[in-house]
Order: sequence, then structure tokens, then C-alpha cells
Amino acid sequence: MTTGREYRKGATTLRGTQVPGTTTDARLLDNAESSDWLHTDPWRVLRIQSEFVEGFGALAELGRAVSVFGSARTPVDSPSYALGQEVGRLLVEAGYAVITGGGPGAMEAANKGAADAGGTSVGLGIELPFENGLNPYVNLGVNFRYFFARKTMFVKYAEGYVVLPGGFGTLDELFEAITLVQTQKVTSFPVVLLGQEFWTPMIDWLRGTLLEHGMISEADVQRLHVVDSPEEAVALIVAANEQRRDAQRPE
Ligand SMILES: C/C(=C\CNc1ncnc2c1ncn2[C@@H]1O[C@H](COP(=O)(O)O)[C@@H](O)[C@H]1O)CO
Repeated sequence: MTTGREYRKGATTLRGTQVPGTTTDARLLDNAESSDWLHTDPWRVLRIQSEFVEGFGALAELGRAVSVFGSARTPVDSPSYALGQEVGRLLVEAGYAVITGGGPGAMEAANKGAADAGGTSVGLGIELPFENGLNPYVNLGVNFRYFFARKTMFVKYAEGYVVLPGGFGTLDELFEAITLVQTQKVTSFPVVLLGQEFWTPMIDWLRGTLLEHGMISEADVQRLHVVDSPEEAVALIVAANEQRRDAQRPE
């Protein structure tokens, strides 16, 4: 048991050898202290907080929106790029703003489709070692240092996800979304996988391995809608959102 003086530092209680020799106020007022604290986790929290404040502020009045994900490496002249561009255009025509990671490839495609159709084309950029900045088709851009703050925005401001072929980043965003749906952190949130040839082997693996081993349920797999055309993807999102709005309407 630790005995002796107890010292409270915010939410933290310190006892015994953990009790510091000076108070937080004294350390704040001591201008002889080094500036190493600028690189400490508590200070980082303020930067993280500011990312949420900036993101919420920039997107608060966005209106109805859909997040579109996909590979940063999709070539401009590929079928996937054309799918992304078309889905961006159709989403705008259906009344949605389009949110992407603001990068190249499939993100750029969806932003281009949205911007060319006269819609709101959001890019949530991320600081990366090999950064290339926001693509030129973003007309509302917010830059983030932290993936987790940025990921909150993708979910909070979207009424659904469209996922184009992609790599680890895309899978991360997809599996985060379906985990949030599975755990009912978000409800009635359509997740549409665009590109049957690309996504069907993953669905087969989910059924053949995860479902077979009892790690997920059939309902979890059914939450992923695989389609082959941008028209089907947008129609699915529109229908799911109409259904949700009808269910929420008072009798
Ligand atoms: C790899 C290259 C650039 C990376 N630039 C990115 N900019 C913005 N967002 C990105 C970037 N890379 C990944 N993302 C996020 O992950 C998803 C794509 O990842 P994937 O591994 O390529 O599937 C995407 O939806 C973004 O949110 C230079 O070629």
C-alpha cells in the first residue's frame, strides 16, 4: 500500500514517490523550463482536439454526403478511374456531396466526377511522408495530421460508403465502417462495393473462412452490397437512405 501525501493532477492521483516536487502552475510560470513539453502527448492532445474542431467546423453545413474510397494508385486511364468519376457525378446528381481522402487515383476520380457535375467535392487530406497534396478537383478541402480524426469525418458526415477497388488504406476504411455498423455505432449505413470481379473473392473469403469459423454472422456479410455499375451503387444508397428517412418519419 502506498501511504503519505496524495497529489491530484487533473484526473490523475499521485501518491508516494510519484508526487512531484513542484505544482503544474509553478512549472507553467517558470520560463526557465525547457520547451520539450511541446513534443509531449498532453500537448499533442490539443493538436488532435484542434483537428476535430476544424473538421467539424468545415463540414457542419455540408448537407447530405457520401464517402467514396479507393486506391491512391488507380491510373487515370483505368476502368476503376472511370467508375470513380461516374459514381462522383451520379452522387451529385442524386443530391449528395462527395467526400474522399483528397488524394490521387480513385479519390481524384470521384472528386473529378463530383466537381465537373457542379457539386460539392470534399477532400479530407492526410499528412503522409510521400504527400502529394489535395487533388485539383477538391473544392472543399480539410487537411489532417491524424488518421483517426480524419476517419471520424468520413463517417460522421456521410450517409453511406461507396468503395472502389483499393489496397490496405481502402480495406482499413471499409472494415472500420462495417465494424461500426456491426456494433451499431452507426445505423442504416449502406456500404456498397463497386466492382464485382475485384470484391467477390473477398466476400467468398468472408463467407468461407470468417463465417465458417463463427467469427461473423451471415447478416454481417449481407451488409456489404457488391455491385458492378455506378448506377446500381447510387440507386442502392438512395434507396437505403429513403428507407431510413421513412422509418424515422413520425406516424
Ligand atoms: C500512394 C500515393 C499517395 C497517397 N496519398 C493519399 N492521399 C490521401 N489519402 C490516402 C492516400 N493514400 C491512402 N489514402 C487513404 O487510404 C485509401 C487508399 O489507400 P490504398 O492503400 O491506396 O487503397 C484512400 O481512400 C484514402 O483515404 C501515391 O501514389
